[in-house]
Amino acid sequence: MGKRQIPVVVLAGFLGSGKTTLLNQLLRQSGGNRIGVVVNDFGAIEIDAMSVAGQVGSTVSLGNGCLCCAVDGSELDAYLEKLTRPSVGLDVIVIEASGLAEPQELVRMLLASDNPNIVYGGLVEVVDAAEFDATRQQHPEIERHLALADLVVLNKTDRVEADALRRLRARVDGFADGAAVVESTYGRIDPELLFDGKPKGERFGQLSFDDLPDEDGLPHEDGLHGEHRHAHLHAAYDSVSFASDVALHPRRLLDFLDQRPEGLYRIKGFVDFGPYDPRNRYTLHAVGRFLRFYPEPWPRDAERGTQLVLIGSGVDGAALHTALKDCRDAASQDAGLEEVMWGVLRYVDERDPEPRTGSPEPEPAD
Ligand SMILES: Nc1nc2c(ncn2[C@@H]2O[C@H](COP(=O)(O)OP(=O)(O)OP(=O)(O)O)[C@@H](O)[C@H]2O)c(=O)[nH]1
Repeated sequence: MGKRQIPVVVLAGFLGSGKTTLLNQLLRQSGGNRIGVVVNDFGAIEIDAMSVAGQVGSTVSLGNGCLCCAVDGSELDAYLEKLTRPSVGLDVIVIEASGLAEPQELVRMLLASDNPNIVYGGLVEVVDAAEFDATRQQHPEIERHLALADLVVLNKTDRVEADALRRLRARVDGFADGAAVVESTYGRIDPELLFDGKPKGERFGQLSFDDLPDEDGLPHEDGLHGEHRHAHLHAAYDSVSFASDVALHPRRLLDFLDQRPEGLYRIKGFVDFGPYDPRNRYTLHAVGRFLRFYPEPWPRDAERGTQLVLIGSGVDGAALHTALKDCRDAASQDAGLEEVMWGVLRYVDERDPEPRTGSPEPEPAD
């Protein structure tokens, strides 16, 4: 089996926007996910909620015995190294970026990190809806932060009248430049926006095309942890599951990804490119505008196939599903053409040590 990479999410937002509230909310709603949290000021984080959510306090000791520790950039790699040890078993790591000059510095450090166990999980910017104009006056850089964000949480919507909220939302959408925007009160967003959830096998079962609805039918929505969801979260986003036993054509998939709609915040899963690279499966992580493929040799007993989950707000699930179906390539007319994979390989991390197309077969293991 290849290694499992843990998404590292950067949580940013100006003073008092609701970052701590959101973190506490996530910890309470973790649904069995083990969350590592790195914050600057741990006084406000509910340690009880954290140990219930992750039970990590006893597993890794960082100075004060829990995961919330002050960090600066130079400490980050050391913390990540400890947090990503397999024995800790985290599903996601959230780093609160306040106190650091600019969230993009942290994002850059994460993207540059040579820790093979992490994958950048996106920049989440929390915005205080009631204070937006005041914040903008004091901190014009909020516009830049919004433009960089992969997910914007427009928080404290309870403090703004409906009409004003609509207008504000339109402006924030504009600044966010295509990133998904979700509205919240007290940081209540769906944890699924940040977490990868259960191991893939458990989540998907053995879905095949036969299990999926017809062209005209509705896609599977909310199929992952439906019972755990709260009614108020449903409106905020849609999720679409896609599975195929037929390999996908690399170029068609790339075209689909290049044109993915605004608001499609997250894509995760793995892709079978069939004859274009029979050895490897390609784990796919898209967060906002961030996109990476991580090739790894197919596990020996794994069934070949593609399994993807797409999450977004205000997206047309049925259209996405149809577009993915159109990426299937039963005839494989371009099979053997090496350049067909080039587009995909542009999104493979150079530091990734795993074998790719053309690399030698991994040693057979007994
Ligand atoms: N009315 C209202 N208050 C909220 C909401 N979310 C958070 N708050 C309150 O806003 C205050 C600030 O929230 P925090 O979560 O501490 O904000 P923060 O971004 O962590 O703040 P700093 O750590 O100071 O940057 C707290 O009193 C929260 O209870 C909301 O949706 N509505």
